[in-house]
This record gives sequence, C-alpha cells and structure tokens, in this order.
Amino acid sequence: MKTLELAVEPLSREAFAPFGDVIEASEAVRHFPINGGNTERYHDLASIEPGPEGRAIVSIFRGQPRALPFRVEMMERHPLGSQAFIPLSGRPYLVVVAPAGAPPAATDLRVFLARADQGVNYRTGVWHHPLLALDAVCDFLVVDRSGPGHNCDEVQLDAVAVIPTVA
Ligand SMILES: NC(=O)N[C@@H](O)C(=O)O
Ligand code: NI
Repeated sequence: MKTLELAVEPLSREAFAPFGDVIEASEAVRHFPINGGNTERYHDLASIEPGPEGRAIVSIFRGQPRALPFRVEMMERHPLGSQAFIPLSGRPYLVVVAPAGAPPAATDLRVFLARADQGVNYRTGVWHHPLLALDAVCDFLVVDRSGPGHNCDEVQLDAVAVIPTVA
C-alpha cells in the first residue's frame, strides 16, 4: 500500500478551529478573577455536545505510549457527540484529525503536536485517530457522550500516513 509522510504542526486554537476547540489557559480567551482574586477563570473553552438523548460523561483514559514513526492506517468519528481530551500526566501528545463529512483520504489528515497544557475537543463527527500518547503511560481526562445509538464509525485509509519522529 502507498505510504506518505505527514507534517507535524504545533497545536493552536486557530489551526485547530476547523476541527474543534483547544482547551488551554491562553491569554487569547476570556478570563477573569474569581474567589476574591485568588483564582483566574479561563471561561467556556470548549463546546461539549452530548447529542440527541445523550449525557456528557467524564472518564480517564490511560494511554500506552505510541512508538514513532507511527503508521496511521485508520480514523474514527463520533457522529452523535463531541469528545474532549485533557492531558493529566504532564507530557505532550499527538492529535490526528480530518474534517467531518466524507471518510478522509490520507492526504486530508492534519497532525498536531499538543503541549502538556493543551487539551482538545473534537467537534461532533470530526474524524480523528484514537489517543496517541507519547514517551510514557499517560492519563487523559475525557469528556464525551453516553447515550443510545451508534457513536463510533471507523474507516481504513486509502494509504498509510506516517507520523515521523518528532523532536
Ligand atoms: N473508543 C474510545 O472511547 N476512544 C476513542 O474514541 C478515542 O478517540 O481515543
Ligand atoms: Ni474518539
């Protein structure tokens, strides 16, 4: 099968906007002091979409590290709800996405390197690769949907998309 190498981009709110939200305490988001000034609230960072008859739930995913270079051969989507990952283990991780809609070709994929202080929220239906932890076993807080209906579609890619070793 054909292979292609993917470029790895730094994760930013702007670059990730077609796919969902970046969850980070950035000066670019609305923030304000609470608790008498003891605490700063970085407000309303992600749109959690529990979908029809759904309920937003909080889980922890404990991911085994992926070896690089990594061969992306499949993608998935959640057609009924959003899915957010917030890193808990102080390490960077990889995010692979493609726009919602028709199943992606390997050339449609975008790869982002997320810092340990950045979470992501995949908008409903956005294609993504399952969790890609790096370097060590890492925990992630996950906010996604529980409810009736089929909420995970998987597709095999038309080519193998290789994520190179990142610095
Ligand atoms: N299957 C599952 O809950 N995990 C995936 O959705 C994922 O994006 O990691
Ligand atoms: Ni998922």
